[in-house]
Amino acid sequence: MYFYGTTGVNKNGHLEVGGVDCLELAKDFGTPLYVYDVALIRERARGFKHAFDEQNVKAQVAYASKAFSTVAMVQLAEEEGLSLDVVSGGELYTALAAGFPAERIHFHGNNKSREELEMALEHQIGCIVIDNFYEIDLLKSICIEKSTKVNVLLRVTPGIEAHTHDYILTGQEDSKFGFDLQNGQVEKALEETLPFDYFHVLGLHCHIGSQIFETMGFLLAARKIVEKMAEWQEKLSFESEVLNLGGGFGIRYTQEDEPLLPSQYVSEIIKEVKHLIEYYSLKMPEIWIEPGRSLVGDAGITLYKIGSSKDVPNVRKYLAVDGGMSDNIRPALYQAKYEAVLANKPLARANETVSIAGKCCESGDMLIWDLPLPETGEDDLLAVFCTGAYGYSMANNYNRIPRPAVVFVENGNATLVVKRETYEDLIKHDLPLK
Ligand SMILES: Cc1ncc(COP(=O)(O)O)c(C=O)c1O
Ligand SMILES: N[C@@H](CCCC[NH3+])C(=O)O
Repeated sequence: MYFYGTTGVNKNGHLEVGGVDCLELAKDFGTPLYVYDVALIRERARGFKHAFDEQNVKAQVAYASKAFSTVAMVQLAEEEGLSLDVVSGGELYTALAAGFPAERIHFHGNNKSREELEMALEHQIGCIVIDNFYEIDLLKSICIEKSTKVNVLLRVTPGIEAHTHDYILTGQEDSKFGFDLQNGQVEKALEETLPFDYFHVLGLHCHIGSQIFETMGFLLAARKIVEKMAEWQEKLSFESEVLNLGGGFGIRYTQEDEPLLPSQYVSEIIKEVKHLIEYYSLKMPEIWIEPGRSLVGDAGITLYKIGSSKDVPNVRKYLAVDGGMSDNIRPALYQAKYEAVLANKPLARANETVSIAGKCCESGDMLIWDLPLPETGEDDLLAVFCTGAYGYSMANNYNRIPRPAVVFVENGNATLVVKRETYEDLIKHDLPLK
């Protein structure tokens, strides 16, 4: 079994993380429970930042908060000197409520509303990543109305297909995101934004997909964009101060996954950009990246209590846990794979392969199809690894199941950072018929 960060087995033979026994966590905070290894998040953040510092490149590492957005997480990102990518009024609100410096917030999204854009302008956030022509017009009208200047990036769709799951491809031509590079949309967008007095066009952005294990996609995207930057410098006198290459750096969910280290992704990207910039005799732009999953994914563990079981003779044995697609929709949505152990006996030898089912009223509510486990009983505690990204953030109340609590662990201390939802919470916005 591969243990991440501070996760290991303590003297009681139990799984521990951040110096805290997982059985204690389950006892104190209940299950299902999202547990985050804070030291590992810090290590990942520093890994990305140091990689830029080492190469003496001006950079911003913006945490893509969609992966896991809560007040405490945003504060941790701030402590680590990250910038922040938000993609909705709700994520922006969370960031501001957490006291995150507005000038380091970047606002994404393919359909930002007038209210969301006004909110961003009112708080003078760092920049808005304009996604489409509709948004150019909308943002112009707001800037005029409020006589406010704003920094913008243009989101470019470079036509790169990263090797990843089909559902999460975003850099290919047929995408709902961004201005297409091939068919002249980016140039048209530059022509519409550069002369507008209230816009400061900082540069260009692209994001080619998620859970990517190779650097080739990033390098190709950089090549395509820098080549155009040279053309636009000549033609439009546009000098891109920022080149944002997005997020998407892969992590290790199972033994089959072989991600690179943050420093490896970053150093290859920098090498390529430096080479291209030199080749086209351009000024080196700041390089921005937006890791989400790779900052928080493997730092998260979900603890579940095992309940019912069902044998389908000669087919499989189902073991059901007290959560499921309501707290982790990724297996149902992307056939995502996870590994898990029994937190109360992580080193016990597996003697059967079981299928971990959730408790939602949906046949597809499965967390792990084939998991080798030792003999299990009712009081066993299942720890599913690598649930830190897009678990809590995509959690839902299907079947009116309350969302789990979230706990941060570090140096032997556990801190509750999101309370468990209650049944009262579930109906708090419901209004009676009369
Ligand atoms: C624009 C943008 N930036 C950053 C991210 C973060 O991606 P990941 O969590 O894979 O690093 C995403 C999500 O895929 C995104 O759409
Ligand atoms: N939510 C997805 C990835 C999409 C990232 C946002 N563009 C996941 O769980 O893998």
